[in-house]
Amino acid sequence: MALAGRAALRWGARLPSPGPAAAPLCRPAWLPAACGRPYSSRGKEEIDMSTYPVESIRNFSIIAHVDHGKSTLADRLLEITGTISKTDHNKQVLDKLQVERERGITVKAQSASLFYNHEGINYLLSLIDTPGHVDFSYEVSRSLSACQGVILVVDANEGIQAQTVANFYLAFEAQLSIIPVINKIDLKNADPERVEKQIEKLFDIPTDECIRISAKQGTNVEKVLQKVIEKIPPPQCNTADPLKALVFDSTFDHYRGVVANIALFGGEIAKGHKIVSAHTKKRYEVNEVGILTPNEQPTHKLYAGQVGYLIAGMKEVTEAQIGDTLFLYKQPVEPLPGFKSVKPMVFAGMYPVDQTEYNNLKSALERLTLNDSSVTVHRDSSLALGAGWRLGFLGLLHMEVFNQRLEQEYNMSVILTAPTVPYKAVLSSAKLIKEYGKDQITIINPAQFPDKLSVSEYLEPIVLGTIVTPHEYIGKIITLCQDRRAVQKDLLYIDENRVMLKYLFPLNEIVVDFYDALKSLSSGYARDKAYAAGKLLCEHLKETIPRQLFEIAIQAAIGKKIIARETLKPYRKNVVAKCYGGDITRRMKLLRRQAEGKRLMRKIGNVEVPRDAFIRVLKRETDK
Ligand SMILES: Nc1nc2c(ncn2[C@@H]2O[C@H](COP(=O)(O)OP(=O)(O)OP(=O)(O)O)[C@@H](O)[C@H]2O)c(=O)[nH]1
Repeated sequence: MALAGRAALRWGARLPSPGPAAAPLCRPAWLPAACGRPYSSRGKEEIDMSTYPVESIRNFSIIAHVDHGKSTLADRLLEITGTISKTDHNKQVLDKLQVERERGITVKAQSASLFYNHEGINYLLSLIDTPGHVDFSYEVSRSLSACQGVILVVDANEGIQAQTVANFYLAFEAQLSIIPVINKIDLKNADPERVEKQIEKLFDIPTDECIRISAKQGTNVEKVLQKVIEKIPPPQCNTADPLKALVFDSTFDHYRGVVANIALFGGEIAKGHKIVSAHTKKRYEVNEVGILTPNEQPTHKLYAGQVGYLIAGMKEVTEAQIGDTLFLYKQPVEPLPGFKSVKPMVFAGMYPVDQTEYNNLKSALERLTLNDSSVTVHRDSSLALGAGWRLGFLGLLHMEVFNQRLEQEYNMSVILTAPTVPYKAVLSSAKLIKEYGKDQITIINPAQFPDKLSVSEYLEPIVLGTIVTPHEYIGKIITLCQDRRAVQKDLLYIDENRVMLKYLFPLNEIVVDFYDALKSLSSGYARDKAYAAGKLLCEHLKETIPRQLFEIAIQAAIGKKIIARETLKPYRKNVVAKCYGGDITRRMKLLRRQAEGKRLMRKIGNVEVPRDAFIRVLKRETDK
């Protein structure tokens, strides 16, 4: 069973018709093909990229639901093409980040150039392995802008899942060629026939177009490569045109600055070229260009239709906008449409554990947000936690992964506050309307909620979610969705025992723990739940916050009204342990002094809240 949320946020009360998931604004227009460089095989030292004309180029992404085997298929493709040597240790080679290896998921799209000889012709294949989890679907849509086709992988046992549908539509709307591949046919419970029928029913792709493979064992993987060459068209562009390069991704290297992943929609680029960013109008000199095999391999030049990387001395995070167009100095071109900016769905406060680390954390945040530009950052401060930021993420997993990367890649220790969703308030107070200069404001910080009396209406974000489930669970799932105030939009049998449900969900109802609840099919909880939820939160925080030397009051409040309270008892040092028998006044004095000490400590004491306590608390683990 799986859930996928549409990335497009909508606001309660007024619901426009469903829009596409976070997709590029539109496909960059390709220029007419005209290239005639001769073919040649791959050189041993430096690869001469001029020997790969557009006709010999295929740019494609691998897309799928979580865990259906994208990265494993990428491993086999890298091996077959000799990009990496064949060993038993090649496991998700393109998942390079520590967080990806530890969690076994792809977080960041990764590209690699493969060289493949088919029927005597040398082809240059640019492959992009994409993440499967819905929180990272903006990575998929960006990757697709550099491609003309996709391999859509579906697990032969699980069949079509929610993210299969979402990713299919991303590729379909971008008018890309789609090669359906049914993976894991080696599994005992594999039923490729059933999955082929699902693909035909939902995507209108004839069953005989599906390729049955085992990425793990390598079965039929070569057929996939042949299909890529036959079915995916080469890019349509021209090296004789002026340079037009799309920055579709970028990473930050501590030593060399920004490394931008680029797709050339025209012209050529080489070391020493003077280039201009269409976004910032700043000028740079190119230090290095190259391809990823899958590590950076410098080349003399890159040509129209090719996908590679570029280093040009960009040092500031703001200089390498994803979606930017680069052109040659004094040869301006019409910029490519770029990408729709992604809207964060979940907000949380982030503070350094130690305020003296503020500047270090600031610079770590700047660098990490360059690698992950979907995170929004606003300065914020809290009485209890000091100066910090309010960060916007695309989902809870995204938030956890970002936090883990800060820790692992930048050695930062942070406090993350409870995740919340944005709200809008339609103001009724003339004074506030004047103050804000508008009658509707977006609130990303619960502490900034305007007074109820100054607001005529609150709007909450609504998302369109897709659930794919075996039919025996439908009843329970419908109950769960209703309990979360969801409105059913569609119910479709994708085969005799699998159902696809579509619901409009208030984001707040699903953002933290819906997926867990869906998996365990617990029936949720009552409607008016503020008091119960407040009590539960306090109880849970009491369990997660370590006891201190002084008493701590844990309170849940709505505005100024306290609705629940728990007391965390202090550790008590036995100050009278050394008074053997005797003098009562001496004992009383020691106890009085201890009480006074604790009173003072309560005033100045810092409570260390474990970083993940909020998330654990909000997952409402106790109500299962
Ligand atoms: N039996 C079997 N297992 C496979 C096959 N392909 C992949 N797997 C396993 O499925 C799991 C997920 O594979 P990945 O390649 O990481 O899947 P993914 O789609 O890249 O995952 P995300 O990037 O997190 O969405 C791993 O444990 C693989 O070993 C296959 O053909 N047969």
